[in-house]
Amino acid sequence: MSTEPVNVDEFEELARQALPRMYYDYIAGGAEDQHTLRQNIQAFCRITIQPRILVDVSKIDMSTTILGYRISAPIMVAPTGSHKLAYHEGELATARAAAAAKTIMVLSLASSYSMEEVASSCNAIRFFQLYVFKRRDVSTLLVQRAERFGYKAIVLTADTPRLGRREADIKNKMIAPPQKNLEGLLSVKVEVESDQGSLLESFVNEAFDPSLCWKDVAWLKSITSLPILIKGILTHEDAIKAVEVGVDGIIVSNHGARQLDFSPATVSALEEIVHAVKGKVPVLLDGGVRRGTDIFKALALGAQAVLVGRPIIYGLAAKGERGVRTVLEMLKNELEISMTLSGCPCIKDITRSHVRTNTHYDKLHSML
Ligand SMILES: Cc1cc2nc3c(=O)[nH]c(=O)nc-3n(C[C@H](O)[C@H](O)[C@H](O)COP(=O)(O)O)c2cc1C
Ligand SMILES: CCCCCCC(=O)C(=O)O
Repeated sequence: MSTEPVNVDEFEELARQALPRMYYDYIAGGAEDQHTLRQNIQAFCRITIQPRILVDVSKIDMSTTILGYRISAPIMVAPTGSHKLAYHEGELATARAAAAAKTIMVLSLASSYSMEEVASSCNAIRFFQLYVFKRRDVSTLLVQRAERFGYKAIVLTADTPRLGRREADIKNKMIAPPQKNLEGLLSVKVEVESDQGSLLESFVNEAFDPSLCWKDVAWLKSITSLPILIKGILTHEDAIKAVEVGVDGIIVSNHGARQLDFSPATVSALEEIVHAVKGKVPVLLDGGVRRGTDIFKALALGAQAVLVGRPIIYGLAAKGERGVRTVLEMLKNELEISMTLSGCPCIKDITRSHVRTNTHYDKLHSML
């Protein structure tokens, strides 16, 4: 019998076995009771797919375009920090795997390798994810470096005025990993009592700017000519504001359920946001995507693409660059089979009528 993993969950198990407990807990964990963490997955399960038959599906085209960049499938790499915790080649390996999969990698500001090292390691299309520090000059420098080194968009993460309460990290006294992009700019060494919990949390709470607000998008636009996507939108109210302030794209995200517990599962929030945005800017989604069918469902509800976070790190921890390649290939293959069996040869063929959401599902249950 083959021991090769056949799905993302099996990669998670391999990663759990491979990683020190503190790192696995940091990567896999969510905030507080981890209600939203479970819901990110379960909300996908409440959606059914309504297949069409007798459609010519002899050729399936999964390719799509995001901000003008052609990618092989609507599956992007979400920004996640500190890939060296999972594998010594860290983001260099991840970026090569993203390039091989012909997709976009969003590099986290908190990457283990610097944005310059990642840029020179491969020709993947790269976006740069930004946190805004109290030291605005530091954030400005980072944006300028990203622009100079060929990053094609800035992803402003807007859901982290402070770090969510991740109880495993508090218990494990999670370290604050070295921040290559901040070398010579900001120190991650924090002054803490010896019995203090998560050191990462202490650093973030000391350095990030909790006064960041909507008017600051104008500031960001004034320091870069790159398109700006805003990450962390969960309501139609904020989606409308994002369009009003002139962002170029929205990422529906609850930060992998690591920030506010009991915030909505992302796929449950998606449709109201898509309606509010009225096609003015692309809407992407991350959170809980583990199967090709999840991707199909998100696209049917109006997302242009999804991003995957933990599955990439699980691939990296289990099998390095090859693991990330395999995870991306698996998700692409699963999406391909979902499209084939649903009668959707191209991405544009996936429509709202190809899914039913929990309303119908709950009605059915009440009849049983
Ligand atoms: C270990 C880890 C580190 C993360 N680091 C960042 C980060 O540096 N910046 C950011 O915007 N989001 C970060 N995220 C959130 C991801 O971008 C993404 O929203 C989330 O992982 C999606 O959910 P998924 O893991 O279920 O795919 C991180 C998530 C994880 C699991
Ligand atoms: C500059 C250090 C920030 C680390 C935060 C990483 C993150 O977003 C996470 O969810 O963990």
